[in-house]
Amino acid sequence: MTLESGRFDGRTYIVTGGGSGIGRAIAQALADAGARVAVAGRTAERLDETVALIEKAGGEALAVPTDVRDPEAVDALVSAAAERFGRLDGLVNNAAGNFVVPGIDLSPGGWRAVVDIVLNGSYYCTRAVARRLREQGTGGSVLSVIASYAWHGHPGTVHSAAAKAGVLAMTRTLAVELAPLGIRLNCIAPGPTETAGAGAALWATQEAREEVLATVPAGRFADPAEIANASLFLLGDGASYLTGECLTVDGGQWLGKQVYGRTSA
Ligand SMILES: CCCCCCCCC/C=C/C(=O)SCCNC(=O)CCNC(=O)[C@H](O)C(C)(C)COP(=O)(O)OP(=O)(O)OC[C@H]1O[C@@H](n2cnc3c(N)ncnc32)[C@H](O)[C@@H]1OP(=O)(O)O
Ligand SMILES: NC(=O)C1=CN([C@@H]2O[C@H](COP(=O)(O)OP(=O)(O)OC[C@H]3O[C@@H](n4cnc5c(N)ncnc54)[C@H](OP(=O)(O)O)[C@@H]3O)[C@@H](O)[C@H]2O)C=CC1
Repeated sequence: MTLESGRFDGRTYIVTGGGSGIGRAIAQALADAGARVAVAGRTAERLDETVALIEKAGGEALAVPTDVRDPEAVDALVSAAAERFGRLDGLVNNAAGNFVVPGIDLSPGGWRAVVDIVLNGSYYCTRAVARRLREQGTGGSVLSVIASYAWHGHPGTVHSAAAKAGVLAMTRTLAVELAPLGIRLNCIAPGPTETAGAGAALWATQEAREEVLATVPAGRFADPAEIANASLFLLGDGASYLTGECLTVDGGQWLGKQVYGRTSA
């Protein structure tokens, strides 16, 4: 699949959760397209691995260990990226936490952990980057990684579904507020994607994996590179008039959920 995303030469992006899975794939794709990338997450070693992969491929990257639940740490992340690379052009809100639990049994601490990472973290990062872009007077773009259960819900993931729905509402609200500054905000909703993090959190057994797979009309999990490719389209100049939207990249998963769970005729 190739979408028109343009080059990103000389631009700088922050990718949260850039030390693994989809975030790493987006960071690598941005760097391959010429961008400088600051990757943020809690685990320094994973971020360092992403930086090493990017540098090995001839790109430029910076690891900034950050917990997105801490607004001061987020402000420091934005300053560190802008200081190292001279400017900022955008953000990918990709950091997340998830686990499957019946909503009725979820503890307040479990609810808070996921909502703090996904919704509050995305807000802190978006606010800090938008302020920097306003200061620069340059415009830019923000992409948030959500999931289709933001609008259809999903048993076992009330914390994540509610938080992702919040991120979608935040995106639509700020897309209008920030359009006059030339700042675009969009979401991407990947379907089941082959990553170690999601595998451990959501389909840890072969049985659970097969159950998920049976819901995907395309008959396979996504490769993180497929999500990264579509992400670059949304971040780049090919999407210059596109804001407040969500692009679903899920092999037909959410449309295909019909009576009897059939995914084919
Ligand atoms: C099916 C869909 C297909 C659908 C498939 C398609 C759609 C998929 C969409 C989305 C996919 C993803 O997001 S995949 C992303 C997956 N990646 C990750 O989850 C990586 C990061 N995860 C984490 O860091 C952790 O899992 C997480 C718990 C969220 C945060 O870690 P912390 O160290 O901050 O938190 P902890 O101190 O361990 O725990 C905080 C509280 O959460 C509770 N808690 C922790 N794990 C728990 C668990 N398994 N069950 C109950 N409760 C739990 C603890 O008891 C604490 O509550 P108290 O005891 O009350 O204090
Ligand atoms: N894989 C899938 O099937 C799907 C994934 N998604 C979304 O895609 C995104 C990436 O998920 P995926 O790559 O699969 O999973 P990963 O577990 O690999 O990615 C989650 C990342 O978030 C980071 N993170 C977690 N908590 C924090 C925190 N408090 N502060 C900073 N970083 C944090 C983790 O790093 P660390 O632990 O080191 O902090 C990790 O790098 C998420 O938003 C997820 O909800 C959406 C739909 C489907």
